[in-house]
Amino acid sequence: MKYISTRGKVAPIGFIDMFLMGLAEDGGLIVPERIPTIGEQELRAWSGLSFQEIMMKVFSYYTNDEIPEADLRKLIEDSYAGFASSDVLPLKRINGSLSVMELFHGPTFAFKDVALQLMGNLYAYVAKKRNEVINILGATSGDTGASAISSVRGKEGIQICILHPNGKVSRVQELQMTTVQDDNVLNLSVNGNFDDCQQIIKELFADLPFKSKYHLRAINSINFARILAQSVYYFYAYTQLSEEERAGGINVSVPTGNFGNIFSGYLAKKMGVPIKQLLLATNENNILERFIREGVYKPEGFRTTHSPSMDIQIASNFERYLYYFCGEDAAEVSARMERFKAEGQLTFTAEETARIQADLSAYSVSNEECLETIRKYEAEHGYLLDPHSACGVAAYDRAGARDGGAFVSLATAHPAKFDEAIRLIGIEQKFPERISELFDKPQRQVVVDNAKEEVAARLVDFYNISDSH
Ligand SMILES: Cc1ncc(COP(=O)(O)O)c(C=O)c1O
Ligand SMILES: N[C@@H](CCOP(=O)(O)O)C(=O)O
Repeated sequence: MKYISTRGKVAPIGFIDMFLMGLAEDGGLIVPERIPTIGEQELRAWSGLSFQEIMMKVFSYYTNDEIPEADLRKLIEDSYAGFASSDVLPLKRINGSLSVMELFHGPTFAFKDVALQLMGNLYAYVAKKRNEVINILGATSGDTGASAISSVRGKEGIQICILHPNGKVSRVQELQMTTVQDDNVLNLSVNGNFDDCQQIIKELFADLPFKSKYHLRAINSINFARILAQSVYYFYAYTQLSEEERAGGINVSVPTGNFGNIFSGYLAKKMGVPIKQLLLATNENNILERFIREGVYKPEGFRTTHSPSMDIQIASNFERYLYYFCGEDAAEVSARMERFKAEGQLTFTAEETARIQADLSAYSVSNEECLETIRKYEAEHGYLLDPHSACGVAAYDRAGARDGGAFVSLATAHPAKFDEAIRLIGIEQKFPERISELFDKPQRQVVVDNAKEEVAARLVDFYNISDSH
């Protein structure tokens, strides 16, 4: 398997080079040269396998034996050994048609741990095997940062710098990132929003001499390895359902912001998971919903919501979807992305919009509906949703297909991470100990302006100081 760019100007590369490149060097996103398909019979045989075994199988289609089987197995086993649930991602039955797949039993209580625990271990592996310098640079609206830091803190040969929007992440998210005292971690708190943070890191990755000099590596979903690891929970969800429930295909509701969570599902479907409805759930930052419903991709005013991790306007993985939508025509993708840059929006014809709607459906959840959904599911089912997972369940309630087949809604975070919202409906929750203990710890972070130059200067200091250790 080789990897190429959605813009067509990166010579095909192997798995580890793809992992290290992160953002494609021509400004596009990396995709596999062809998506392998897994036949129905093989998929059926995966029923009853553990999440780790399914991950092993999916990855074997992509790694080209660049990682020997025994090493890959150990990386995967180590990555999920610390998850609080023995089945890693438990599936909870809520009612006759709805199940919730809990993706938040990793060390930082968010679904990001599913991919990032593995990526942290993979970076440590590559650092050692290939003697590569690993300087991770990432942007977060709260969860990716905490998860990525947790996956590499204190690891030899790796340094990590995370940009988060100052004052726009939850208290627990901020503490998870900034109470880490390891010297290989730098938290920059940017006076701006998540889109600003993401824009800065993308510009730094696009500065190829800077990227190469400082060995910048990506952990965000711009890195195809993230997407691939996330695709595995769609396979797992399918195998966890009974024959009867999954007959004719399953439906999945996916809280998404950067289009990473749902694009992973789109990839899983292309690989062969029988998914009928892939339902995209957003909050009031509803650019993706407008894209699917109206055929207009246009960022509008940024809004602060109860699900701050999805307060995103410019969705990274939109370009990966566009690539497949355009029949893998890199020239067409480049032209459309250039148009987007120049005009600040992309419009699709009615015929194109119908094609988009055949792939994805969408629902955007207002702040009020989000809280109401949390209240309702707690009262009626004794199940406490976090505000992001509540967007997924609200979308199922309002726009989920009811034509048979099981519905799985992805629960992407533990409610304790977003107590600000939970308190608004008068629910007092008990925090897991690993969260309560954060409140007594000292914090370390540097507040910076929303300026690429200032971030670059901080990075140079950080990487140089740590180099001399
Ligand atoms: C808790 C939570 N749910 C859902 C999402 C959406 O994921 P993505 O942006 O990768 O699609 C995020 C991050 O954006 C998140 O942190
Ligand atoms: N919600 C994310 C935003 C970044 O998305 P990513 O999937 O590209 O890492 C976060 O919590 O940081």
